[in-house]
Amino acid sequence: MPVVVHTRAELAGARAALTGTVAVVMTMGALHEGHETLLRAARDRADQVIVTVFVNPLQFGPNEDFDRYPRTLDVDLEVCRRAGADLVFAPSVADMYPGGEPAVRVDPGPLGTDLEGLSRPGFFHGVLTVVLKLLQLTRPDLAFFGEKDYQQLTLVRRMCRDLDVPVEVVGVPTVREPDGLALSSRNRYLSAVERTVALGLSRALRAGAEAAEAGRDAGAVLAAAHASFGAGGPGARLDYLVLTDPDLEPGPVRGPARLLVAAWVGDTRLIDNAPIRLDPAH
Ligand SMILES: Nc1ncnc2c1ncn2[C@@H]1O[C@H](COP(=O)(O)OP(=O)(O)OP(=O)(O)O)[C@@H](O)[C@H]1O
Ligand SMILES: CC(C)(CO)[C@@H](O)C(=O)[O-]
Ligand code: BAL
Repeated sequence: MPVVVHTRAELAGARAALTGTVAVVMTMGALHEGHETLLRAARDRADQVIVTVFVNPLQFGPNEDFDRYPRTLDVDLEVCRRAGADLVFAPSVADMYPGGEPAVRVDPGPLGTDLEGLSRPGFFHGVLTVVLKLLQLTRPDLAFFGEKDYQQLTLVRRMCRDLDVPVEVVGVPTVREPDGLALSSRNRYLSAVERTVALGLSRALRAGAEAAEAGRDAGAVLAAAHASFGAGGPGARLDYLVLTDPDLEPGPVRGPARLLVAAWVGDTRLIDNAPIRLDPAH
């Protein structure tokens, strides 16, 4: 079993006892195979693996699901044990924010108010603030993040580069159900009917990728993705479906690109994305 600590004082003691290279995998708990894949990737690269389990209130809007977010620490610890984690840090809100809500937060820059940031104001200020705090507390050599949350991964990389945080950020490809649905803790909110409707996201990405492989231009790729998203009938409300530069930089897209989608399925907001290779001739 990994060592489990709940306070920053306990963490400091347990961290000091770790030797060799250290990796961190940050999570909000409710662990699934996507998280487990991150843990195994970390296990492969580092001598010691720290997992953090913290539902961060700072990144939830007032009408979001902070209260109902699943909290399953006992099951999570079993997943951590199975995947070979060495240390689990599962702090309380009071321990992470002893002075209450922090007045000083990381500014994610212009990308922080686009896409996810447009629908979830303040989201990336909250994410980057807690990620930076957890990096300071765990002092890892490597930090693993899933490509499922592609904008988050991009912004964490950018924060570490722009603020000289001495850590290697490693992205891990999205783990999916056999039918294509990206694993996500929020999938457990879906009813059986909604679970089928949710396939519209990955179907759209697949259609876009196929159109790109067939040599279609960006407009046709997006049109194919839109048509496929809508083909599942009513039940999902599209938030955005965009084709962008792989670093999420503004401007024209050519060659390697990223297709990103977000949609509401009933009361549940889901996101997904996939790499796309456009014919550079377009
Ligand atoms: N399907 C997945 N494949 C790869 N990585 C994933 C997957 N799902 C989550 N992760 C990664 O696990 C880390 C912790 O994510 P988190 O605990 O928020 O899980 P989640 O499933 O994304 O939850 P939510 O449904 O709340 O968005 C993040 O780096 C996230 O990108
Ligand atoms: C990175 C993170 C753990 C910060 O709370 C969260 O946004 C997540 O689980 O992706
Ligand atoms: N999985 C990213 C964190 C969030 O959606 O709140």
